[in-house]
Amino acid sequence: MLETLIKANNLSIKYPNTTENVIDKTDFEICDNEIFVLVGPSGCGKSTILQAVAGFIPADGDLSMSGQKITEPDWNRGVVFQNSSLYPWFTVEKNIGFGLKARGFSPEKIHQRVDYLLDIIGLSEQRKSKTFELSGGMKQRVAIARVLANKSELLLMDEPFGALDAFTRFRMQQLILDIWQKEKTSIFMITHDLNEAIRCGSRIAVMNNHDKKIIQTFSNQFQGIDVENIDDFDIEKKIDKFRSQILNLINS
Ligand SMILES: Nc1ncnc2c1ncn2[C@@H]1O[C@H](COP(=O)(O)OP(=O)(O)OP(=O)(O)O)[C@@H](O)[C@H]1O
Repeated sequence: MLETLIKANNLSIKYPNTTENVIDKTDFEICDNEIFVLVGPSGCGKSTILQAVAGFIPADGDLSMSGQKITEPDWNRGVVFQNSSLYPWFTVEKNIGFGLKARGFSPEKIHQRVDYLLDIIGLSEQRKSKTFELSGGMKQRVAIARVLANKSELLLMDEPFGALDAFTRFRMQQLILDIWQKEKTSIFMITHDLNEAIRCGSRIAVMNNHDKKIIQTFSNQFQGIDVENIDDFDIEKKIDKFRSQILNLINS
């Protein structure tokens, strides 16, 4: 049984300029060392939940990480957005090591960690490039490494591959699965793409357009499978069924 890392109980969220709750009394848990994927229609409140977990916006109800109430952003929860802004005038390696430098780590420690991460994201050769010289997929890899550099316990990713082409997106999904296994990190990821959810998620949580909460969470037996290229007819049928089940809930 995995341990609970994030626990949300009766969580409600309102923005200063909204009269009604955007999220209304939702409950969920994110376990240690899982990839928890949240799917749902546009505008249902996925990013709002992620931002509350990050500590960017306040929420009513209970929201805690390892038993400690979340009240503000923390190094322990690293965030990657769809278009994460890097420091364009810094090199790749400086971008990755920036947070560690700010936290006062020694140059040797920073070098060691940056080397390791450059290798994981496959950008060792580009370490001296400025980030404006990189492709979109490379930039997202740097953004992920920059967050990983901090050894955050939880990686929060809001549509991290939404702006990438299908091929790059596919490779990035594999990268996330590899990182997840190597770094033993926990991940909370939002995606619009059900195939991505099924490929990456340990569990998949679903929202619809009107309940303002997570309505169901599924364990996912297909994690790691390239769901778009299956040569086993039985598995393909099972995945189709699973996908339809999720889609019906999203549209419910
Ligand atoms: N800063 C804000 N102030 C007021 N309302 C907001 C703010 N951010 C989001 N909202 C509203 O909250 C609701 C949920 O938005 P949110 O961005 O969380 O949805 P989402 O499911 O992540 O959407 P998408 O998939 O399109 O990114 C929407 O009605 C949105 O208009």
